[in-house]
Amino acid sequence: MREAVLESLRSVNDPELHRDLVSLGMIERIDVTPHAPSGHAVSVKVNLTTPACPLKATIERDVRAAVMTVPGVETVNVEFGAQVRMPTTPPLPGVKNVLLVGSGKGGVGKSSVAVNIACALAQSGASVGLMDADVYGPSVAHMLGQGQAKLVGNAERKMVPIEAHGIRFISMANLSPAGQALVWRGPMLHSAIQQFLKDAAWGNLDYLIVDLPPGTGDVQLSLTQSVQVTGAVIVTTPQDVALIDAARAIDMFRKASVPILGIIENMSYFVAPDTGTVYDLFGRGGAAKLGNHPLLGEVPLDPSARQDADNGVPAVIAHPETQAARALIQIAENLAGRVSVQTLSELPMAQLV
Ligand SMILES: Nc1ncnc2c1ncn2[C@@H]1O[C@H](COP(=O)(O)OP(=O)(O)OP(=O)(O)O)[C@@H](O)[C@H]1O
Repeated sequence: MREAVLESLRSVNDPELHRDLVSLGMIERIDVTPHAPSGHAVSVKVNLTTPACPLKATIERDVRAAVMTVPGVETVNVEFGAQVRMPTTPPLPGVKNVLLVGSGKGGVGKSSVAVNIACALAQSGASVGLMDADVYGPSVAHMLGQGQAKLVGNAERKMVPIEAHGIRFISMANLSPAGQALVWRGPMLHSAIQQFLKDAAWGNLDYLIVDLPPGTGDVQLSLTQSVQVTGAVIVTTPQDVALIDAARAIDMFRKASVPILGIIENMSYFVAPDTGTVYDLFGRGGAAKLGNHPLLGEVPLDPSARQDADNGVPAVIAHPETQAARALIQIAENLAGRVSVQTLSELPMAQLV
């Protein structure tokens, strides 16, 4: 019976990875117990490639349907676990995936998106780090309510990331006195980035999210040259002036051989709270003009999301029911799905099972 169930699961494909769950090594356990009067109760544990899997419900439905086709099966119970896969060589010891969040222009909401995605992934059960590489305008610490915290070293003289809202983060804001400008040249920036990446006690992470400065400068170059990143996401607003710069950022990543995992359109639209009327303030849907890259989602302009950021509690935690927060949670799931696709497409078959 167990073999027949396993065989039936070979017909169930992961909808994003387009491969069957068995050959992807996603079936962790099959239990078969007698079920009165004459059949069997089957319990299947599926190990997803990310706890933030956006297609869990589809997989559950398909597994249930496939196992029910096996003669003698009366009930099916589907359990889920998750283990984020690692590329052939981890980018940093203990870190499975480094994800860059970039933008062409400043002020498009890149840091807010990075912070909210990080917290949403952590809430799904993943271990998440956030590195604020936006050295000229570090806002991550403030958005996480840790603007006054100070980074300290451990016994091995490594920086200890600060914990907040379920994630670990490091920001220049927690090193330099508030309000002071950083006047650094390329080589100094490079060494700061190296320290944040390699001289920090990140521990074990499924995802290390890096909030880049806007544009296409030294920090981006330094990062793509010093660590094997899984991919980058680009945050843009819908208007042409932002899209032109976003296209430049995409081109930079292409030249550095960094895969684009998707585009996030922020401030896509505004829903009037009194009437519910939707206003496309900056012309919605511009991100689709950026070529053949997946659109991970559209986040509305929402004053409460701005307020949450200023209060130091990201919208996905403070007000998860708002449209903006729901969009950000969905984006985090879509991104986690893209990361799985990217990682698994590079792994040799033998490492999957
Ligand atoms: N969807 C949104 N709705 C309302 N306010 C938003 C939204 N996204 C971002 N903001 C607000 O816009 C401001 C700029 O956002 P943020 O700092 O994230 O942008 P950025 O692109 O990282 O900027 P910079 O490039 O200067 O670092 C912040 O006050 C933030 O709270």
